[in-house]
Amino acid sequence: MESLGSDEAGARPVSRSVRISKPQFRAVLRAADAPRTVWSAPDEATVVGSGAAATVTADGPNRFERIREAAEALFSSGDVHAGTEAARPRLFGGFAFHADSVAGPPWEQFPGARFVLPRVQVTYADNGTWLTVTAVGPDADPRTVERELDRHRERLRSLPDPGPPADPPGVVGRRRTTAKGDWRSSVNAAVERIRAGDLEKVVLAQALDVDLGDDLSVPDVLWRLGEAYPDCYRFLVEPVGDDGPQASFFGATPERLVGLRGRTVETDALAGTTGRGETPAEDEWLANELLADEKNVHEHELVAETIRDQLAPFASSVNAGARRVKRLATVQHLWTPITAELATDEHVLSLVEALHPTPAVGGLPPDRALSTIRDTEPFDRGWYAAPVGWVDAAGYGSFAVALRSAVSREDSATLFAGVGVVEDSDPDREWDEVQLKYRPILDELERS
Ligand SMILES: C=C(O[C@@H]1C=C(C(=O)O)C=C[C@H]1O)C(=O)O
Repeated sequence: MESLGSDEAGARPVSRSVRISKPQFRAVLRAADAPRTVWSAPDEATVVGSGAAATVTADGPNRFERIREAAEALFSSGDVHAGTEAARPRLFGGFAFHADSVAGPPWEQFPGARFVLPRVQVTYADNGTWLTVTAVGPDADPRTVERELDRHRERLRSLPDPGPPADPPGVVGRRRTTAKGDWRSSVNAAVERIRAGDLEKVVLAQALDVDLGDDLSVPDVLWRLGEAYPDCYRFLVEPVGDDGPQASFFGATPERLVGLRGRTVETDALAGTTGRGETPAEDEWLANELLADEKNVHEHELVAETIRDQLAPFASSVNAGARRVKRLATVQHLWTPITAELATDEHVLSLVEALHPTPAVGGLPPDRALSTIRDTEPFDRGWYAAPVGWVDAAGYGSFAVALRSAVSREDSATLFAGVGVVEDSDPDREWDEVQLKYRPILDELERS
């Protein structure tokens, strides 16, 4: 099925911004209206969005193109005074992993693609903090927007102090989607197909449902993730649905899918994983072992080569940096930063479509890997491992791969994590790696 839903596409955004004194991130997010948006990336301004001036949605295999068309229509004309580039109106959102996502639990509120132009946006940039108000449709006139800007500026000045962040809610129940025996059989079956030459690599994931002792404070979790994972991409997506409590999809992912500005493209090959050591010396030893490990290097190179090939049709040059290790609080990954110069102007969503899913989260060959994932995983990935990010009026944008993530509702959450399976994969080691990749989110939920 394919559909395009847009309440205001084609209507003209009116947007005004003003520099404000810096309010606390947690206080702003707590006071935000649904749908709330967070985007925070290394070397980018952090954005907290409140409400929606416009929403665009799409389903099906053409969801990337549909969103691109809707974004172009929305941004085709406008009355925008941003004051600074970081405060300009942008659409924030993401996509489902599979073209035919079924949106079963816990993904009922998540269509194939959904982007929001926040009504009120607080932007923490290098040159200060900015408040932006944007309207689209009947109330999109400059006087109304300016009055609203004044009102919100006052409101932000007198936000209540959020106090110390809440303790994690505690995990009182957990259910795995995949029992260990089933996991072993699935990984062994994938390894056999790889040995038979039917597949090169497939990324298999698990989901973990947890019951929480208390309602989850999403603002506190996102703030803490920022402290623990400063080099990661933090995101929060909250579609407004009619069916039951508000769902929140959030995470802190180390993996950039694509950044586009002008004709310069930046992306990452990130695949191949080991743990953290107890001491700096042990960390170094683990990192060196990872860099020398044939299985992990093979798994990684499949990703780096594919990304280079996927970018080649668009690019006048593609450059891969040296393979290195990205060290995070809970794991270490093999990492190759890749840059490209485009031969012609492109919209970031064309690159998102070309790159998703990279073999870091899908596999090779892509079609066979995707059908293996569909046939093997007893749950829908929903938006897990799919692109999340933003796009602006120029068609520039920044997208990450939604890993180290969970979808929560009040006092429950579902976590997702996966691993690349190649010829030498051992099911028990891959199982352990999945558990390690739950840690960033689980650490925010469990009481120590
Ligand atoms: C699939 C995940 O991570 C991906 C798989 C990796 C691997 O197999 O080594 C490493 C980083 C990510 O590209 C996840 O975190 O869920």
